Amino acid sequence: MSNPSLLILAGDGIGPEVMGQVIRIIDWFGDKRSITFDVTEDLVGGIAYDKHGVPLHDDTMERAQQVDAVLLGAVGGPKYDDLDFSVKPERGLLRLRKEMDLYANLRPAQCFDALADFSSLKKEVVAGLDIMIVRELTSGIYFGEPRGIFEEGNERVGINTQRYTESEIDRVARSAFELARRRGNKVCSMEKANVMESGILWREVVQKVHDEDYPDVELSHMYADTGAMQLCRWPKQFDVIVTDNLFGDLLSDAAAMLTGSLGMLPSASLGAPMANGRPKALYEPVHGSAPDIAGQEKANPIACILSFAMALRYSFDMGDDAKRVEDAVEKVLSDGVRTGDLMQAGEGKAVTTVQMGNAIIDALNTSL
Ligand SMILES: NC(=O)c1ccc[n+]([C@@H]2O[C@H](COP(=O)([O-])OP(=O)(O)OC[C@H]3O[C@@H](n4cnc5c(N)ncnc54)[C@H](O)[C@@H]3O)[C@@H](O)[C@H]2O)c1
Ligand SMILES: CC(C)[C@H](C(=O)O)[C@@H](O)C(=O)O
Ligand SMILES: [Mg+2]
Repeated sequence: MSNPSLLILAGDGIGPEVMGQVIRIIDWFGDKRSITFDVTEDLVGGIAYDKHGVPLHDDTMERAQQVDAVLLGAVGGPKYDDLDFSVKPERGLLRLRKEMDLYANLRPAQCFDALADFSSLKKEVVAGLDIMIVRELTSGIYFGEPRGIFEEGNERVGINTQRYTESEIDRVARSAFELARRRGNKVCSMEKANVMESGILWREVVQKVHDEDYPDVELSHMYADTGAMQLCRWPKQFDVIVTDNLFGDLLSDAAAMLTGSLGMLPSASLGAPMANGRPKALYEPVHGSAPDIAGQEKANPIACILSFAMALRYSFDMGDDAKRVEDAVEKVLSDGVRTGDLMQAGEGKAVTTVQMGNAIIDALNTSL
């Protein structure tokens, strides 16, 4: 059988810095575990625009469709803020998600014990937290038509459309219920059925999927604004949260802070199974290109490294090796190794991105 294939799109800002540490871990698997990945690298985002005039070249899109999994760093940055909307770096990422039809975006928020003191919430609120946000990723207001900025009378109007079909809601709900069965067996679905028709349909379809095929899973519904409040008040009440594209974007950034830093949160974006049985898949940290710290060796590579661990688990059925990487991260955090985002001002000395990578590789070595 051929080696598993990976397409690496490191992107912009801190993307290449954090992805550099993932590449070292991929090499570690080849050297120490004789698990070799066929890796190709390509461009996405602003760096692709600089070279090709578009944030994702068609050839790159085609490669992404062919590999077993795509690993992405981050896209965007102030240099590209004034570009035409159609070629902004973020459009490259959105094209990948849409054309690969990666409808289920898994965003786990787990609070490592060693960081429970560091969260902006009280320790007892976050210690032991382990929730999974399933964000619908290929529809909703991000892609709905009509959209645009139009003339209307003597002024302009900006329009985006929230749109969900029953089948789009059905498939992401199934992903959430399947995940819940392998975790705490609870799903909370979040929408705004009190003000949006798309929310009413969302609630109905999730309930129907539940009643017909997942009656054993505990299901609750919550308005998304209440959900945001409850995530801050008592996040441990949740197991799996399933929600739409925009609410999922907001709620997952909020959940990130429960874990201490946006630099900690990985994600997997999964679609339908390919001919080889593996799902279409893209793995990326939840954070962006962090222009404020890019190029300074300060970025925390853990979100990107944990995204690779998700690839091992969800694309390559290597749950034990995924756990090996997660345990290595846990160990370095308990040893007190911290990038700047995991420290209060004036609290000891932060390690660099590469030093954090070194510590994780040392921990991997001791796991053998
Ligand atoms: N998936 C993606 O590629 C993605 C996601 C979000 C934002 N973006 C883009 O990134 C650019 C910057 O956006 P933003 O500033 O709103 O969000 P951001 O996530 O880039 O940064 C928010 C804050 O978190 C910090 N941070 C983020 N990741 C970190 C890490 N790994 N280690 C340490 N600190 C980290 C940053 O320094 C910054 O202070 C924008 O162009 C935005 O569109 C891209
Ligand atoms: C960069 C942007 C397109 C993206 C989104 O809004 O989905 C980001 O915020 C994310 O959370 O992945
Ligand atoms: Mg976001």
